[in-house]
Order: sequence, then C-alpha cells, then structure tokens
Amino acid sequence: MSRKIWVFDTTLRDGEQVPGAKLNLYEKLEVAKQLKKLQVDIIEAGFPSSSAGDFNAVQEIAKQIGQNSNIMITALARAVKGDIDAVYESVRHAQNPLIHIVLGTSNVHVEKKFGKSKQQVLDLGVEAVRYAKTLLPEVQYSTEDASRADFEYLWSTIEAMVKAGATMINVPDTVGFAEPEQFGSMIYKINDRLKNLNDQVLLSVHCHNDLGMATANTLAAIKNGADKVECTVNGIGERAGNAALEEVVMALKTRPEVYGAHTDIVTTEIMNTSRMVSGFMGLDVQVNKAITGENAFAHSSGIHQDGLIKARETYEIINPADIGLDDMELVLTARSGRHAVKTMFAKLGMNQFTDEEFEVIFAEFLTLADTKKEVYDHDLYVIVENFYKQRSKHNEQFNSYSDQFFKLIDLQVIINSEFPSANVKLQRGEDIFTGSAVGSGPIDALYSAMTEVCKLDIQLKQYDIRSVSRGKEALGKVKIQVEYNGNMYIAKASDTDILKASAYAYINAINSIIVEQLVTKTT
Ligand SMILES: CC(=O)SCCNC(=O)CCNC(=O)[C@H](O)C(C)(C)COP(=O)(O)OP(=O)(O)OC[C@H]1O[C@@H](n2cnc3c(N)ncnc32)[C@H](O)[C@@H]1OP(=O)(O)O
Ligand SMILES: CC(C)C(=O)C(=O)O
Repeated sequence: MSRKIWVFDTTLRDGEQVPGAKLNLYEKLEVAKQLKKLQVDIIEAGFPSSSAGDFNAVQEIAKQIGQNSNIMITALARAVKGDIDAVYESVRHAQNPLIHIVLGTSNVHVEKKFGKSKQQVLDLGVEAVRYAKTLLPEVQYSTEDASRADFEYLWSTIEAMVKAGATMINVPDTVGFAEPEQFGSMIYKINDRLKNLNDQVLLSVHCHNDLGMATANTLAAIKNGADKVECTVNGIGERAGNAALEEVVMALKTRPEVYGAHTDIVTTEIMNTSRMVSGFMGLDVQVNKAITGENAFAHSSGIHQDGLIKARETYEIINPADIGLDDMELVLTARSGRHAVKTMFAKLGMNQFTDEEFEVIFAEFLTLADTKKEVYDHDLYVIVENFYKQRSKHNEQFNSYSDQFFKLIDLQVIINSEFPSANVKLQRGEDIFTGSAVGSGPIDALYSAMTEVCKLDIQLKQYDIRSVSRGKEALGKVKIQVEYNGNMYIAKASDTDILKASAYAYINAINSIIVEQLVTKTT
C-alpha cells in the first residue's frame, strides 16, 4: 500500500487573500461543504482575529462541517495570544479542531519585520505553542519563509516547537523562492532529523508559485518525506498563488511509480470544486491551466484528433471522467423542469437546498432562461451566487437599512461617438430620483448620472467585464472597484444586458458605502 499524503486545503484562508475574492458566509459554507465532499483531510477556514465576519465564518464551518465528521478544521493565528484565542474559540466546535500558528524564520523576517533576535523570535514561538497546547491537543507550527532561512536556525526552531508540543510542522516556501531539487533536499534533511526526534509529528509543506514552481516543489517535498501538503483549489492565493490541489493530487494518481504515494481525494469532485471556487470568487481559471483549464482536455489539431479517435491515450494521460468531466453537458432552457434543474445543480455539487430555497432558485432560473434561451453550468453558479448575496443581505444589517438603499428603476444610454450620455431613474424608499450626464464613454456617462443622484464622491478605480458561459445571450459579469473616503469597495453584478450589469454593480457599490456609513453612525 502506498504512503498516504494528507491534504490541507487553504482555499478559504490563503485563497481568500486574493484581492476581490472575498466570499460571504453562505458561499464559504458552500465551498467548505464541497471540500468535505472532495475529502480533503483539513480545511483551513480563515484568520478569525482579522474580523468579526471571518471569526463567524470559521465558527460556522466548524459547527456545520466539522461536527460529526473526521475532517479537521483549522484557522490561522500569529504567535499572539489574542489570535490563538480567536482560533480556539472558532474551531473548538469541530470534532477535530487544530490551531495553526505561523511565525517567521528567515533573517529578513526576524530582523526587519520583528526587529528581534533569533532567540527572542524562537521563544515567542515556543510560548505560543505551549499556550495553544493548553487549549487543544492538535497544534500546527508554520516556520514562515523557511526556504530563505538559515538551515540550522530553522531546525532549532522546529526542534523547539516539537518539544513544546507541536503535532504538525509546516515548512512554507512563503515567497515561492524554492527550487525543486534544493527544496527536496531540505525536506529530506528535516525529515531525517524529525523522525529521530518524534516520529509522530506530521511534516508538511506550503509552497507559493512566484516562480511557477509551487506544484513541482510540493511534489519534490513528497518524494523526500513530507506527509502533508497545503494547497488551494485552482492554485489561488497570495500573489501568484499556491500549489494547486488538483495538480498535486493528479500527479500522485497519474505517476504512482514515481511518488509511491496517494491522497484520499475523491478526484471525480475536482471539476465541481474548481468551478464552484472560480464562480463564487469571480476568479477565472486560465484556459490552459493543468487539469481544470477549459483546454486541458480539448484537442484541436488534426493529427491529435486522429490519434484520439484511434486511441484516447495517444494524447491523454488522464481520463477526463477521473476529474468529473462529462463528455456531455446538458443544456437547460425555460422549458426545463424542476427535476432537470435540480439534477444539474446536484451534478455541480450543489444539492443542499431546502425545498423552499430551491423554489426561489428555480424562479431565478426561469427568469434567466427566458432572457437567455440556453442556461449553462456557469450560469447556474451565478444564480446561486446571487441567491446567497440576497440571503446575506436579508440576514445581516442590510435588512434593517433596506429603505436607505438605491434601486435601479430605469436607464437609458445613448451611445454617440461625440457625446455619449445617460439618463437614470433610481428609487430610495418612497422617493424617485433622476440623473443625467455625458461622459467619455457610455459607462462613464452612466456612472456619472448615478453619482449625481447619490451625491457621494465615488471614484471608479477598476472596471472589468467578462462573459459568463457561452452563446450570444451569455451573461455579462461586471466587477468594479471604487474608492470612497479613502476606502476601497468591490462590487459585482451580472445580467444579459451589459449596461444593466454595469449599473447594478455600481448600485451595489453605492449601497455598500451607505451601509458602512449607517453602521459606523450606530456603533
Ligand atoms: C504568510 C501569510 O499568508 S500570513 C497570513 C496573512 N494573513 C493576514 O494578514 C490576515 C489578515 N490580517 C489582518 O486582518 C491584520 O493584519 C491583523 C488582524 C492580523 C493584524 O492587524 P494589526 O494589529 O492592525 O497589525 P498590522 O497588520 O498592521 O501589522 C502586523 C503586526 O503583527 C506582527 N506580526 C506579523 N506576523 C506575526 C506573527 N506571525 N506572530 C506575531 N506577530 C506577528 C507584525 O510584526 C506587526 O506588529 P507591530 O505592529 O508590532 O509591528
Ligand atoms: C501561514 C503560512 C503557512 C503561509 O501562508 C505562508 O508562509 O505562505
């Protein structure tokens, strides 16, 4: 039997550090449910001391996903008592909770970031691990920036943390500086010493992709004794991202003779998980991305197509069915019924809706199907994303402030090469407002007209539009970033009409600013 490699998924923590990828509570719960289906061993659900919202999300994941289940739930803390307490309070509801502590080990972190001596930083880590051990039996210590650290100091840190009670040692290549051969031999040396010190401690790696080597470094570490890998779905994460879960898992599965190791991942759930994360976070998967990119199993040239028809393995090293890719996609239309729609949602891993929730979602589906004729997988993610957005609005402060929000009643945009102009009609409570403006383009005119109505000094910093799914009626998804009063706000919206999608995104940004103003006033 080959060696089992533990999979620690940090999509909801390191993955969520991608600017603009923030998820609401319901989306996080949905992703966590899907990670459980994928059978990851550990979910890192967030950084609870960073905000009340993140604390709450970690706690709900621990309660809803981690209870009555072997899956471990963890969250990240600095070597700071308050952070460790926040992790403990949020993850303790899980059946298998874990406290994860991180602290730098490289000279630049020790000297420049902390302004301390190596011994002082090491003592801080020991104190943190000892404190965490008074709260929970399972504690992971991450030696941040290990690949740039002085090796003997790194080892003395690991030794001290194991003696203080850490049950998992994670060796991060925090800035993606490592190279597979070098990283592999570092892990080999650590593993060799660790086995003599305490062979019950799990050795783990966490690799970033700054030089495009995160997966290669992770695999090199596995070859050299690492028992556990940290990764994210679609390789998302800080800067250039992390090792992609699907790449590491499929490399182990496809080349058992090289690695002699396996994971417990249900690989047929990989595509569903990838699409869910990409859809909810609004982060497209690069078309040529290994395993989950749109072209990963597309064959375009004649010689390849001929070969494939004769024998698939001429040009395919992975069976697409192994990652949950069907050869066929069912196309839904306004004539589709509840059974077909429910089946398609379940196929995408979303079968948790109550009957009442499903009726709301089905109504949304019919509205979309009427405007768009054919509804594809990508559209279904947008429907669920909008559903959760509405639900979170109703459940949080939004509900009590809803009469303060602007709603779009009508818009008219005249696209004229000299003077593009826009007229808008917005409603707030019982009041109707109209605004008109000219601009350098239709979106500029539209946003100027809306700014005139809401009377907030908003600066548009970024505007992105992309088409979701296929066909000429594809949904346009608009994502904007605006600045107001020195703060940045991100808002998204989708519609088959791109001008409407643009207007809805701007309204969402305006309403986020309004809710923040109202919350600040009342606290
Ligand atoms: C490699 C990684 O991915 S680590 C995870 C990164 N994730 C995050 O940063 C989560 C989001 N962060 C946050 O919400 C905030 O930064 C918080 C809540 C963690 C801290 O906020 P603030 O208290 O305002 O501090 P701020 O972020 O400005 O500075 C970080 C402080 O923590 C210290 N610090 C950084 N890392 C650590 C650590 N591992 N252990 C102890 N202290 C640390 C820094 O030295 C600095 O302290 P200083 O003020 O004495 O110089
Ligand atoms: C918290 C640690 C593992 C991390 O994210 C890093 O070092 O990149």
